[in-house]
Amino acid sequence: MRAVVMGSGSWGTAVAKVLADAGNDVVMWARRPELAEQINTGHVNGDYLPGIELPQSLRAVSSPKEALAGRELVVCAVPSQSLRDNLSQWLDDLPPDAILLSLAKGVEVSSGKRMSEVIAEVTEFPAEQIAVLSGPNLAREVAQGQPAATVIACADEDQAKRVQAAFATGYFRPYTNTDVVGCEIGGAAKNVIALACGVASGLGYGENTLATIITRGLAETIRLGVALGADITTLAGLAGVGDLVATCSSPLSRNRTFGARLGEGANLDQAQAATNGQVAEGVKSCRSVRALAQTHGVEMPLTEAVYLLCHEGMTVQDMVTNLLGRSTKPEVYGPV
Ligand SMILES: NC(=O)C1=CN([C@@H]2O[C@H](COP(=O)(O)OP(=O)(O)OC[C@H]3O[C@@H](n4cnc5c(N)ncnc54)[C@H](OP(=O)(O)O)[C@@H]3O)[C@@H](O)[C@H]2O)C=CC1
Ligand SMILES: O=C(CO)COP(=O)(O)O
Repeated sequence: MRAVVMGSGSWGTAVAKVLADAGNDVVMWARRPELAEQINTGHVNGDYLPGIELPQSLRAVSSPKEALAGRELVVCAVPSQSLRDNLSQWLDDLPPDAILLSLAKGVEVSSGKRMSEVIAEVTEFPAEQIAVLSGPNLAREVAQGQPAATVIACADEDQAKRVQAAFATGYFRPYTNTDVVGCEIGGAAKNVIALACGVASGLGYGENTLATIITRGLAETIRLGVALGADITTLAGLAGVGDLVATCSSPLSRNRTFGARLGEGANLDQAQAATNGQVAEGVKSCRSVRALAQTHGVEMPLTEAVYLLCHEGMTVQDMVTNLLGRSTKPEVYGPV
């Protein structure tokens, strides 16, 4: 396919590499001309993936118009809170028949919308031209060519298969799914839960605590997903459990790292600095995921705790005390 990756951060760059390795004609859009120049001449993105050699065929441009011209697949690789603004700027240059593929794992704070909903609202593209990619995909590992799998979700299965074919390489295995809601909720919620895991790690807690947060994080993610119409089996898959485990366990995760710094005693500004200018989506999405849960009458205690920590000044010690002080209940309750 003729593909463009709109955004040259860590995941956008890794995805562009996968697409190029899979034999597609790929161009990247970098908003800073100097980064485009570095990718074109040095075949490296030193800002986000230092030490990773990019394919010679991969080129970058800083003009969105030039990047989008004639592209069949438009990969949206910008943070979830800026996607609406970015899309508005690209709107006049989007090829009308292109598939728009979202990589972002978040829920828009201003509207409570998922990324595919934001894309549909801004572009007015039909659902069969909007897809999402989500799974256990830490950018650096994928860029190194380590084996991994992912999910391409689109309401139209044939379109999902087209994108799947474009992504299949010897190290990256895409599966299809028509459950867009499940994939998006899995991706957004796991960032919040990873932040909580980071806090636990920063406080010095071990594997029992981590496993407890992952498992109870999955339970609340399933409650929200099902309330929004997701298929529970999606959340048991790569875009649910898979991504939750990878992100909650890895020191490469920006969300986990952010939480770990808080657990070690850093304030919010210091924790932000530890992500090296990269986005930790859970910090903002804890607010919108919590709001979605409230709207749908779903209990999400871990998400609530992360929200209070990041936005209401709660201390990490009070976070732990409050979570463990909640009333006791059966393991399985709610709509599932
Ligand atoms: N990194 C990972 O391992 C994975 C990330 N994701 C998801 O992919 C999405 C993108 O993440 P990732 O590439 O890692 O993010 P980064 O923070 O690494 O990069 C963000 C990219 O977006 C660009 N950008 C364009 N417009 C804006 C804007 N208005 N505000 C901020 N940045 C802008 C940045 O440009 P500039 O460099 O000029 O700032 C940069 O190229 C996120 O939702 C993330 O959750 C999903 C799977 C894996
Ligand atoms: O989504 C990711 C892995 O699948 C990356 O997680 P972070 O954004 O926390 O680095």
